[in-house]
Amino acid sequence: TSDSKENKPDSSAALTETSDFIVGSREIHLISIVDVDLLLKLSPNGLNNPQWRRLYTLQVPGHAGRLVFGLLSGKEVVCMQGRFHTYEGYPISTCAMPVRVFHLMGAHTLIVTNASGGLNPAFNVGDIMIIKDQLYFPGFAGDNPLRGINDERFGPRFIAMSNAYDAKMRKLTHQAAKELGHEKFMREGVYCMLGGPSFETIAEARMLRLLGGDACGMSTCHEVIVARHCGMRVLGISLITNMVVMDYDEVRLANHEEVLETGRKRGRDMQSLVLNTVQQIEDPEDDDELSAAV
Ligand SMILES: O=P(O)(O)O[C@H]1O[C@H](CO)[C@@H](O)[C@H]1O
Ligand code: HPA
Repeated sequence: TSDSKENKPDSSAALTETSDFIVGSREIHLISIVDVDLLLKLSPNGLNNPQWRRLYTLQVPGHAGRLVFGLLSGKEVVCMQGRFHTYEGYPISTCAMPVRVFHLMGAHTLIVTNASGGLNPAFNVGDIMIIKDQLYFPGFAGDNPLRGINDERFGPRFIAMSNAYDAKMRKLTHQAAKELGHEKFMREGVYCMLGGPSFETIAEARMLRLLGGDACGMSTCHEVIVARHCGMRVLGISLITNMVVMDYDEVRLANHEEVLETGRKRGRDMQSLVLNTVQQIEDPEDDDELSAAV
């Protein structure tokens, strides 16, 4: 990114964006800032070839493209600021690849955040939705990050997804929100992932709502599938950055600027929610219930 303020090297800056994902790790003792090139070098897919590396750069405005190591509420974390999307042209398994890298680094918990459009009419712009479940539309067409030969070192061929979003982590997040006085804009619901980059038509949006979706976006679900495959515990938090247009009389149009603007306005609240939640997380080994869920 060209914005020098965005490049400010502290771990809290890593949390002010809406499109980060944050992974708790036990084994990283390093507090430093590196760029996304390190991630690519660590990739098992050989993305460290300089020619490939040029192709694999984050291309979404507002996504900083940084990998940040540090301590969050006293816990060792690695934060990825910005992510790969399929609409940038990458295979879905490549988009989810950083999750496997974090797993190899020793991370046991994935906290994934995103920006989404609200489908549930009870929601408002600026609400924060704890993700309870997902509708992974690329998966219906066979585009699953686990497609292909299964590498048993990461996990089994077939995995359950009925417990994808950890119930205890969701409860912790609600508690953290309550402590912060965030209840009035906290929600829980089902996140739908579409391929993008075009936003939904009105007919598509209505279908998503009919199918039980509360919010929709163009990311996250494939990352969660890969995290569950390798036994990571998952918490998903979605910021409702805009309300999806559901009516033919509506003149308002979906746009990325509104998404970024709401992200800026609610950035601090998202940050404090994640910080408070991380503070309360226990290592899975210390907690029978959590270990069982992994
Ligand atoms: O899901 P994240 O990466 O937060 O970004 C969301 O915002 C962008 C659209 O404005 C899309 O990339 C959508 O998925
Ligand atoms: N639709 C799809 N993706 C999104 C939206 C939306 O309305 N808002 C943020 N990401």
